[in-house]
Amino acid sequence: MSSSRTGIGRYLRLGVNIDHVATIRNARGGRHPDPVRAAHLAADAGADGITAHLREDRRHISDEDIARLSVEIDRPLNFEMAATDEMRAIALRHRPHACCIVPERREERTTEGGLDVIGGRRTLRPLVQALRDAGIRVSLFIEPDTSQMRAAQDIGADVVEIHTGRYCDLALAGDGPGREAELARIREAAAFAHGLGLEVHAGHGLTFETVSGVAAIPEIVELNIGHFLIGEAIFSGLDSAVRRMRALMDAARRAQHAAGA
Ligand SMILES: CC(=O)[C@@H](O)[C@H](O)COP(=O)(O)O
Ligand SMILES: NCC(=O)COP(=O)(O)O
Repeated sequence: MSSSRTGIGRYLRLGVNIDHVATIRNARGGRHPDPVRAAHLAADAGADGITAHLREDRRHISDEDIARLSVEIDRPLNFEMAATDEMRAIALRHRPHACCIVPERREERTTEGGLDVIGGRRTLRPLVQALRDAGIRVSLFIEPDTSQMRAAQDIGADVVEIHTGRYCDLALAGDGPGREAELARIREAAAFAHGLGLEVHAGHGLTFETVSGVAAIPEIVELNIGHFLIGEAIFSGLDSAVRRMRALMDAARRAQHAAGA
């Protein structure tokens, strides 16, 4: 990924998370639909990167998926993982472009909150260092919380990915004031993280309806979006869903740039 795409500016990268292609595949235990084929389609439709979350319980993405994605796609792979020795070994074996460290609870349906960097500092610091020493960019998936941002910088992370789940849930619930308050929190956290020298990403739960508010935040340089896109793909195809999301992101960024000009 060129460095010109890491600073504040017009371009906002789209990482497509293909976890839930594997969810459908695993429903029958076969090899169709193939997440790697989805990654190629997403890249052809405008995805700048591919995100895949190898969960400890392997409920969707498998070890074989990660191995294939590591060699078969021509886009940066963002490997989402829990902070465990097993995942550290897998990351060091495949050396993806980036690792995004996310919290995991076996019984959760999806990621429920951000990583507690402050509480997990002792475990996270050596993991971050080991991944960075292997040439892997390290991202921490955290709430829009300035104290967590500061802790992320302190332990040497390159990137923070702001959890947009609460914002999306509030939007889904029709809580306009709550949604706007959370978006303001995300906006402030992004500016704060950028001020610390961290690269700022965002993701979780984003849809066609909620993406523009986050895409308009100039300090955010990458959005990771998956579940909604795979759902939309059932109705309109993955190519169309990715192209529409890309267009909404670009329109929001153009409007923000024009307003800030
Ligand atoms: C960290 C995050 O928000 C997602 O990328 C994560 O992959 C969600 O977990 P599932 O994909 O299992 O829903
Ligand atoms: N880190 C967020 C991600 O990769 C995709 O999250 P979602 O769009 O599947 O909720």
